[in-house]
Parts: sequence; structure tokens; C-alpha cells
Amino acid sequence: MSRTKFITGLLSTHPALEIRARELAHHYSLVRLRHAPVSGYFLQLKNEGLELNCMDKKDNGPVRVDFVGGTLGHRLRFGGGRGQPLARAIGIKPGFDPSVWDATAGLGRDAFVLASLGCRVTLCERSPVLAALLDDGLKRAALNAEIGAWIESRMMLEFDDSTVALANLPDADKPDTVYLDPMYPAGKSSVLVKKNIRAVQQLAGEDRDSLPLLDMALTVAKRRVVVKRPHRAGPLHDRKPDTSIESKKTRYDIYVTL
Ligand SMILES: C[S@@+](CC[C@H](N)C(=O)[O-])C[C@H]1O[C@@H](n2cnc3c(N)ncnc32)[C@H](O)[C@@H]1O
Repeated sequence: MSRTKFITGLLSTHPALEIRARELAHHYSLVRLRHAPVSGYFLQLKNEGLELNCMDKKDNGPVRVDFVGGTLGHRLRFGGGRGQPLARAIGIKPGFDPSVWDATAGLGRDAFVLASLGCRVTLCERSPVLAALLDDGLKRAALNAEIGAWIESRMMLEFDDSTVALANLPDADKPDTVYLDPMYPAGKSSVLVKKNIRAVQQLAGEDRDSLPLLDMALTVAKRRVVVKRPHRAGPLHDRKPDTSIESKKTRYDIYVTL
């Protein structure tokens, strides 16, 4: 299936999208997000990739999934390797790279870090706009001489609701670790959050159904479930984890299922 057709197909499932298929077919698209809570954004497919733009001119720059340059390229080179808190939380050990189901893929930043360290990661995202951005970012990164080979073999995208997709996974495909990074409720400082996080918050909304997702994750993960939390927040739905690993702004709560 052509890239344009794939993206059009994904986006047509989103009730809040007005799709200008003719322009998409010409590889230069303008897709407006019509209704609240996503009004004020539009998508464009340019030569540099698919990008989400904000109509508000003050909001500087588009949101694109860029696994090659930008902050992710920097994190790849200087991110702390296999000793970083995320890697330890997921269960990466010398000689062992767990398979990971990233149940809340978002813009794929955490999944990218884990794949760069050796994990095979399934990125599951239910927002069609974010899934389309991810698909585009993965396809462009797969063409990169430096990282393309492992992007293609270790990062798989699923456009689905993880609670449903995990429930339907055959035993042979069950991952060692399920990773959850549900959206935090927007706080007082939300005007200050970075543009890409703000865009994800507005597109995906609050994750009100993270309790059934956590329950499903706990029944499917072969070894552990890891939940990313803000430093000062309590555990997700007050479920006490077996242990936690802290970093500067984040805590990873670990639920052992082995
Ligand atoms: C905070 S973002 C995740 C950010 C991500 N960890 C990253 O590194 O870019 C949460 C994302 O999870 C997605 N999400 C929440 N619940 C989901 C579910 N049940 N299935 C699939 N995606 C889900 C939301 O649409 C949103 O894009």
C-alpha cells in the first residue's frame, strides 16, 4: 500500500478530521482537525515528512516524528545507554533485551530509546493522527544509513487500542514487558509545556481508561509492567508497585508478573 493511501486510511477513521484526499494524493496535504478538543491543528505531508501544525502562529514550528535528528538523535548519542533509569526499569540486563509492548506509544520517544538499546518494541497507538505521524517517522528513519536497519527490525507499529490488542495477542507473541505512559492530567503549568507534548495532550485527551489497560497489561506481560509517573504523583490508580526506579523528573513503577 502506498504511503499516502496508508495515511489517508488511518486518518479517515478519525471523526474530527476533514480529509482533503485530492491534496493528499498529490503528496502535499492539508488536513484540518475540525472539532474540539483538536481544533486549531492541521496536518501537512511535505517532502520532509508528515507534520502537525498549529494555526496559532505563536506556537513555533511543526510537530514531526524525527528519529534521526533533533533531541532523539542527541539522546541516542548521549542518553546514558543501558544504565539509564528507563532501561533498568524495563528489565534490560547484560545479555538480555526484553521484548516490549509500548501500550501508549505517543510520539515514540521512549520506544525509540528502548529499540536503540536492543529491545524489539511494538508501538501501539490509538490516535489516528499520532499513529500516522509515527508511521511516517518510522518509514523515513528506516531509510537512514546509520539507524535504518535496527529501526526496521526492532520497531513495529500497531494502530489499535492496546487494551483490545493485548487481549487478542496469541501466547507466542506475549511481550516480556508492557510499558505504560498514560497522559498526565494537564497541570497549571500546561501553557509552558513543550509544543509536542501539548499537541499530544490535545489530540489524545486525558487517558481516563488507564485502569482496564493496567489490568490487561498485568495479565499479558510475561515478566513485568512498567508505568511512567511524574515524580510527585502517586502510583497509577493507587496500585502499589513492587518497586520503583527514579530519575530527575520521572518515576518508573514496576509490577512484577513473572
Ligand atoms: C503521554 S503519551 C505517551 C508518550 C510516549 N511515551 C513517548 O515517548 O512519546 C500517551 C499516549 O498514549 C496513547 N494511549 C492512551 N491509552 C491508549 C490505549 N489504550 N491504546 C493505545 N494508545 C493509548 C494516547 O493516545 C497518547 O498518544
